[in-house]
Amino acid sequence: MDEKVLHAIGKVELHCHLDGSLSLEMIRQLAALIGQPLPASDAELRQLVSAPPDSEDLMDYLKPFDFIRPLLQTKQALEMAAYDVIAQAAAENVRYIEVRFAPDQSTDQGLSVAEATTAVIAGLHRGMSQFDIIARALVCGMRQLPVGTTAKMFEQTAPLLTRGLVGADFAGNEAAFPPTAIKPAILRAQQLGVPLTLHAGECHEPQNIEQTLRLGIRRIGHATALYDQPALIHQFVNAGATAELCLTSNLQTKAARSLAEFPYPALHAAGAKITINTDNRTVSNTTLTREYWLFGQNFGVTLADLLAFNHTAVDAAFCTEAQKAVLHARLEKDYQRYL
Ligand SMILES: O=c1[nH]cnc2c1ncn2[C@@H]1O[C@H](CO)[C@@H](O)[C@H]1O
Ligand SMILES: [Zn+2]
Repeated sequence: MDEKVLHAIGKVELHCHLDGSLSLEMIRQLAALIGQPLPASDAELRQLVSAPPDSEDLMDYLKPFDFIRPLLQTKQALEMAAYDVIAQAAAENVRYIEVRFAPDQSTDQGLSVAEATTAVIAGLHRGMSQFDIIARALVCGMRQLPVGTTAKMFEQTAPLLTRGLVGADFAGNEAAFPPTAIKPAILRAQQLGVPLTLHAGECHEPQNIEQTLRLGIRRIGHATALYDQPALIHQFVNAGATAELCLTSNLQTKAARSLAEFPYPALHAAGAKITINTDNRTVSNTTLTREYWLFGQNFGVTLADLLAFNHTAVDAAFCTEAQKAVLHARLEKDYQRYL
């Protein structure tokens, strides 16, 4: 597939972390606001904020997030960061994006989780006012936090559900905190009517995917551990679940130790609902265009496949039905001249 075409076609992205997707320029601006010195060269800065090349697992991969965290502690910083991610997505013709972030990681200097979320939404709105894109927010509970803290975060952010927030996720240390460990917080979110997606199957634990399905969750981030689990794939397909695949990230976290451990071919063959995502543009040093290209190179994915995945992403999105109808029509138009 032609890279120029991959850049030009409309895209829908469901799995993108705010803090893992800041441009280097934005990182410099945010660091300047708090007087944090940074390496002068972009190459060195990129190293600081990218997945370590020798990452052995998810927790290694997550190390650069510790560097970003102090930069995202004010309303102004969160607003600027959200705008920055929207600008990047719009520049590669993403038409709809759900940007996720963990409000509890932006309370170190006294912001409330509601203030943090409101600031992110404000940045998304500024982006939408300037670019041809629809952006919505997802709040992430961090698995390693006490479930009571996360439940409270959901209670305090749920009122924003009609104002730009559309759902929630759980991120962080999956190996130590499987779905059963965070179940009370998941149930609280469900009681509050918060649509959920969940990171699962990123640490070679297919049972986490099964547990996620059993909890009634129908969007799964990564779902990598399905690659050699035909029975569970069958269950996944029967449940009508959607996989938020993140190829580059999986190779870095060793969720897939090689392409052979990436679940796309098995999921595709089984007729599973598939979407393609970046996970973290900066930490994974990628773009959605590049992820599409990698699927073409490695798995023979075609433009017609990409159109289908984007329709799937719209179907699984947490926006309104009216917005979905507009997005479906927009995608058809976008792809028409290339197919
Ligand atoms: O692939 C991932 N798996 C699990 N957690 C992640 C991944 N990427 C980012 N985060 C975590 O989500 C938080 C909120 O955005 C980030 O701070 C990071 O710790
Ligand atoms: Zn993720």
